[in-house]
Amino acid sequence: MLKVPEHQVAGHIASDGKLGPLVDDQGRFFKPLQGDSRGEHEAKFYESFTSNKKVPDHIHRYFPVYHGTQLVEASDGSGKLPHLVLDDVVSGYSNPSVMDVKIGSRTWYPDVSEEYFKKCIKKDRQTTTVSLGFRVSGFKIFDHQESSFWRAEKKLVLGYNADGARLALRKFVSSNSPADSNLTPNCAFASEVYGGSNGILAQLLELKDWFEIQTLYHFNSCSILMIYENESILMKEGDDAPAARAQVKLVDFAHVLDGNGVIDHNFLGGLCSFIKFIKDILQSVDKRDETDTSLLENGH
Ligand SMILES: O=P(O)(O)O[C@@H]1[C@@H](OP(=O)(O)O)[C@H](OP(=O)(O)O)[C@H](O)[C@H](OP(=O)(O)O)[C@H]1OP(=O)(O)O
Ligand SMILES: Nc1ncnc2c1ncn2[C@@H]1O[C@H](COP(=O)(O)OP(=O)(O)O)[C@@H](O)[C@H]1O
Repeated sequence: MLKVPEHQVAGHIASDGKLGPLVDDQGRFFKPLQGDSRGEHEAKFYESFTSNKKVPDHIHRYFPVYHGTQLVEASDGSGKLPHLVLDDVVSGYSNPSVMDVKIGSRTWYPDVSEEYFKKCIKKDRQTTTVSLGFRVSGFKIFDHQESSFWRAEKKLVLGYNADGARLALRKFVSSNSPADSNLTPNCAFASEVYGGSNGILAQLLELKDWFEIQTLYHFNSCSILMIYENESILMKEGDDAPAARAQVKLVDFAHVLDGNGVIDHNFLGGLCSFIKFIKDILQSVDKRDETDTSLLENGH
């Protein structure tokens, strides 16, 4: 039995009889092929990418595994429709915190219709896409104090300026109540989630190394999903305990173009800018920890 994904944070959502993705209980994510030939385009990308020997294995792991397309009962009640069958990248988590960040300083690309171009550029200017080279599209955090999920309101997220985006990235890794907008995010999970040899920053840097040389694809309007589990950090005891399991995945390939031997500078630039924001948060946390230690050592 397919159901509406509990942890989807952006994009077209299958609620109120609308067309959107579905999940099964075996860890599969079914994304309906979108109209305007976008769906076919995304399926073609997955087929090309999956079999592309020029893409190194350590890069493949940043993409959901693709299992072809399948006709399944669509969420809008319109009968059986073709869906992309992907690994559900959050299925291994019990209470994942998830953020979708759309990368690039533009979401339009050559040869789109005038109408689509206008729609994209309007949204790119209204959000941080143009100014920062990325925009937060949506996120949810598991609030362990309330034992429930807190979801950022879409309208507010799309209205973030640079400070709003920075605050959201801090909030995403904080343990104090996300619902209270008066609280300064404490970044309690920053070192475990963003930092460390397997953390988000290390994964983003690995992706950046590839984007600095890859000329196979141009990832227009594509998102980085960040996923982690905060409960496991809080319960951690000893080295064998489960860690945050922070993961970066790329999603949404409906607008990917052939790279034609040219660097994807739109994605690469946005990725570098995003990395800088994550680095700054880590630095501010390190500085705070150093100050706390020296205060303790000086008997305060
Ligand atoms: O439909 P909208 O206006 O909500 O726009 C969708 C975007 O929602 P947003 O409001 O930016 O969060 C949506 O963005 P997110 O996935 O939510 O970041 C997509 O850009 C979607 O286009 P596509 O599925 O990638 O082709 C966008 O859909 P299209 O309008 O391009 O079909
Ligand atoms: N393979 C996946 N596994 C789990 N969740 C996913 C997967 N792909 C997408 N999602 C969720 O769905 C959202 C929208 O995905 P996306 O491919 O961008 O759809 P759209 O084309 O409608 O914008 C993402 O923000 C994420 O929360």
